[in-house]
Amino acid sequence: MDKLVSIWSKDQSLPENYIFPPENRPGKFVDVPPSDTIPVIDLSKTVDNRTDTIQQILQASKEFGFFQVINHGVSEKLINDNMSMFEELHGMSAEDKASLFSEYESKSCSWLFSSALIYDSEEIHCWRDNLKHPCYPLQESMQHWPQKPTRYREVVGKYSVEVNKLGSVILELICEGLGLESGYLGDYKLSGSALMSVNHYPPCPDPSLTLGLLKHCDPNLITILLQGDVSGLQVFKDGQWIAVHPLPSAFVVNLGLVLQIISNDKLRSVEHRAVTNSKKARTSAAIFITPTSDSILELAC
Ligand SMILES: O=C(O)CCC(=O)C(=O)O
Ligand SMILES: [Fe+2]
Repeated sequence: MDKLVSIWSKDQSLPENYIFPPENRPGKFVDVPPSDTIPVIDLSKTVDNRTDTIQQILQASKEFGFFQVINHGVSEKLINDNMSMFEELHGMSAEDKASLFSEYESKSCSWLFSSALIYDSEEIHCWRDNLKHPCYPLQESMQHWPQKPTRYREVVGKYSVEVNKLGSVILELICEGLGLESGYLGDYKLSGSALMSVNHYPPCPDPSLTLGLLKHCDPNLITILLQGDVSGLQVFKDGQWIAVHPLPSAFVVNLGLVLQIISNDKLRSVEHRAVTNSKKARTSAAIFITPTSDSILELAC
């Protein structure tokens, strides 16, 4: 249980095995002001002007590999209920979290509650706890989800359906923008599975020395992230880190390496990381839309 940061971190100084080497530390860049340069795309305008929405998505995908979507059709209530559920999950008692943790350790389930997949082999750990489980196809996935908090399956089940639908809509728009036949990206193999990843970054005694998540590109097709109202996501653009401004009820969308590869580098998968802060816990939830493991990737355009 000493692997779950939330269990022991309160009122502690930063342990040495959470201090990153100088080249990986955020240092003074932990506090870059939130940027409004990452495009915000209003999906309700797709109805009247599909071509314009497609252009905006493609432009953002080429320039930043990131954009935010608003008026996307997922209700504010469902989003708020889910954020509360994710916070409740990570806020459970040490005892309840210990039972989730050891269920995974016994390898009897298809989900994972931990700080990292490779905790035992990494020298320095990230300042986060994380729950991961498949969330598409729903029926096959849900029966293996944690049973605590009690309404987790019901609430997160509805959310997974809606967000995976939104993912298909965005993939269809990208598909059209790339001149691919309809359904190319949304076909059952390329977007045939999805993984829910719920991050929790407890308040950190020294955010300049550590990270919630190291810089990385997502290896999937596309990611749809709910980042709540606490800033922490940073994107690497033109040699600098820029913070993605939290917008209420928006989703942050970023392109994974699969899209960069099949679009022959027309679209970009861009490095990003999560920084921590000393005052507030931050919770974020990503849905990674992922090809099934037997997909064969090829240049599509
Ligand atoms: O917590 C965040 O904002 C970033 C999450 C992320 O990049 C990921 O889970 O791949
Ligand atoms: Fe990511």
